[in-house]
Amino acid sequence: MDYLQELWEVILNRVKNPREGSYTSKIAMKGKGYAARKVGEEAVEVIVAALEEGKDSLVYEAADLIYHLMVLLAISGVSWEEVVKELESRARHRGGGSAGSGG
Ligand SMILES: N=c1c2ncn([C@@H]3O[C@H](COP(=O)(O)OP(=O)(O)OP(=O)(O)O)[C@@H](O)[C@H]3O)c2ncn1[C@@H]1O[C@H](COP(=O)(O)O)[C@@H](O)[C@H]1O
Repeated sequence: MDYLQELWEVILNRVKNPREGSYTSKIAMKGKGYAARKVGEEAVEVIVAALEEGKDSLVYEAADLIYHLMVLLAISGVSWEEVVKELESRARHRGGGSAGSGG
């Protein structure tokens, strides 16, 4: 299992079975509006890191964004698998393989 799938399962579990001391459970208890705002904040931090800070900062902020996006998906009843399937279906419709030209 890849790490993103593993992380998704932990996040889903923390949302469904709130646990004391869990940051994920804390966000879930604050609700979807709060989780959505966190995604917005983290997205802005990714933009600032990409445009004004170094690579290390971009890696750090990108990880925060992916985590918070997963939390919002879990709270919204959308699964990580559905998002991955959507991406895979786009690749199929474009006739591309899993390795693009990049860019
Ligand atoms: N990957 C993450 C992860 N990435 C980022 N964060 C948290 O996201 C927050 C982002 O920082 P901010 O400064 O924006 O937020 P903050 O000021 O701490 O919090 P707010 O009061 O603004 O909500 C930090 O508190 C980080 O600890 C994460 N918290 C948890 N995980 C993983 O999620 C899983 C479940 O963790 P728990 O829910 O804590 O059990 C575990 O595998 C963790 O490693």
